[in-house]
Amino acid sequence: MKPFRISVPASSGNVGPGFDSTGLALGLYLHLNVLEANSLQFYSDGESISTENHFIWNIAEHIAHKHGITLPACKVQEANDIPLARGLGSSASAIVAGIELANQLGNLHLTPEQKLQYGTEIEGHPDNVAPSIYGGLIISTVFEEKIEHIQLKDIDVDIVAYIPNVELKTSVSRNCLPDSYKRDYAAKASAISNLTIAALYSKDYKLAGKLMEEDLFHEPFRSELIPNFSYIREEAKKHGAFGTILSGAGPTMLSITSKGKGATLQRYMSNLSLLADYQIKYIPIDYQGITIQD
Ligand SMILES: Nc1ncnc2c1ncn2[C@@H]1O[C@H](COP(=O)(O)OP(=O)(O)OP(=O)(O)O)[C@@H](O)[C@H]1O
Ligand SMILES: N[C@@H](CCO)C(=O)O
Repeated sequence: MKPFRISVPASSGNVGPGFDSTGLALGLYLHLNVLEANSLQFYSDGESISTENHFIWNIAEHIAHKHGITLPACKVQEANDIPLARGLGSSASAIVAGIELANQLGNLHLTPEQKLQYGTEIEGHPDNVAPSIYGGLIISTVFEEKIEHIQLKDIDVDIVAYIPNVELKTSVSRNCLPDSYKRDYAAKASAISNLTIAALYSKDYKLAGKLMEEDLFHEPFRSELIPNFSYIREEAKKHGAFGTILSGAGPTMLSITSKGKGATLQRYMSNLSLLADYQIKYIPIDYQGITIQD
């Protein structure tokens, strides 16, 4: 077996009002270096870890099982820049990495569409899995057997992420959401979402940023779980952000600002004493999605 490396980008789900259907790939990566070995070995950031009930290995085995094969022994070295349970799609990146691991080890020749199908079945919604596979901004939804998706490239904004020092499990953050919405409310929420995507497509980032902050599907119900929610939004706006949203299920928040202005916004926000224990990062958008290198 020739050694290979799988790299999967992080992602920000929802992008404001695109609840469960819109996601943006971000340039933070989960890498798996895979080498030949006589026994199965898994290392995470240099430390040997058990493969029993290991999230990524379990997914690889699940996919292998679906295709009626057994994966060969190998040594997997994981290096992960994506913080877990912070709203940056760590679980989707790990799922996509597991699917690709099975694909490579088992010579399954999966198409991107099959990977999206499998990833969405496991994650439950496609908004993080799709950008981790394809890169860019992806709008997608599930129709019974099939997932339809459109990729927007060339999003001409800079992204700044505010990552607090606390975890928030997606399952907990989803539990705060209503089970249903009244017709007028849902119509307004979807109008905001539609117009946001149209504004992004038209590169009207001022309008897109304004609308992103008007989400009605999830942010109003989650904001109280998020430390400094209004403060971050207001400070970022004062310093040039078009808009600031919850990334995925939170607790990370994310601003979009003019191309070339991200580093300045990042520096300004990093100097705020209330955000002293945050990681505040200027993160490029990823346009490649999953990559495999020899
Ligand atoms: N590289 C990884 N290795 C093992 N488990 C992982 C890895 N990445 C994520 N996980 C699992 O996924 C959980 C985080 O998933 P969760 O859906 O709660 O948050 P998230 O995917 O980071 O955020 P969001 O879905 O809001 O974007 C972790 O607590 C861990 O159980
Ligand atoms: N659409 C998902 C993203 C996080 O997985 C949510 O908001 O719960």
